[in-house]
Amino acid sequence: MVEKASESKLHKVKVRPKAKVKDLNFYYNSVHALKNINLIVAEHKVTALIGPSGCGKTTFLRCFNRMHDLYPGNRYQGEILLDSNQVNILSPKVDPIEVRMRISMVFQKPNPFPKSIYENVVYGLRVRGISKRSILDERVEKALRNAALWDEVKDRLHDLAFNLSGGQQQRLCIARALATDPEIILFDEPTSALDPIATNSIEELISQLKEQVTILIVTHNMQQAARISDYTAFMYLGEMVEFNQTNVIFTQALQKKTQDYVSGRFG
Ligand SMILES: Nc1ncnc2c1ncn2[C@@H]1O[C@H](COP(=O)(O)OP(=O)(O)OP(=O)(O)O)[C@@H](O)[C@H]1O
Repeated sequence: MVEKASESKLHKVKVRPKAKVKDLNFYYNSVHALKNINLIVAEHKVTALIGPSGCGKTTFLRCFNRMHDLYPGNRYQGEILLDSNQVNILSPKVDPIEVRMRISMVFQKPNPFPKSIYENVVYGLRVRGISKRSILDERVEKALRNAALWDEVKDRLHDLAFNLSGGQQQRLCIARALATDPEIILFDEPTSALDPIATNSIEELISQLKEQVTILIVTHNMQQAARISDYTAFMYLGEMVEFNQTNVIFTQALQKKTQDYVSGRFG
């Protein structure tokens, strides 16, 4: 099914939806950080979230895996509907642990657990109660292959993850995120702590991964957004100002604010 984004301020963009964000508001106690956000996240595409510091990109990303539940006083209003079953993942009736199995996150700095490479990858599977060695072995190989790390680590799976380079650690975190077969992976500035070579390999990986999973990425790097994303959403002061195909946002954005931001006039 192909639908149109409904918000009048946004371009009418036809996308195949993986998730629909409807009238989303988010509060850190009295701080109203997200204001009436509407967005359709396109299936098997990369959607970049861009905007100046403090506009709400990370706050928005973290709604998708209920990270805000970890702190008291945070409050969601509105819905994020997953297309697979039309469940509102923000509903208090939905278990956040289950949401995090379906929607994984990769953070700014690689954050492997103080465990072996193998145990990092199987972590989410063990939480799910999977303990059969043959299944775990198979999933480890598959996730590491998909994260383009298998060849580099296949002979040292039981080494401590901290012994890997920064770029390898980030690919390990991607393998860990992939191991539970998520529907969506959230990337929060995944290359900001990496050198250009490691950045390049993560970007290539993200472009390949969209064949199996839907991707939402926060980036400060305009060129990165232009290189790897299919769609771009521009946020400003907690609002979703404009959403469209990435090439449209970068060359013929409708809103003046978007034009000014992508051309580096502020931010
Ligand atoms: N824990 C918190 N408590 C109160 N306000 C917060 C909290 N975290 C973020 N905010 C506020 O919410 C707004 C959005 O912050 P957020 O971190 O989502 O922005 P961002 O666009 O990701 O910024 P950056 O690009 O600098 O990472 C900001 O005004 C910020 O000060």
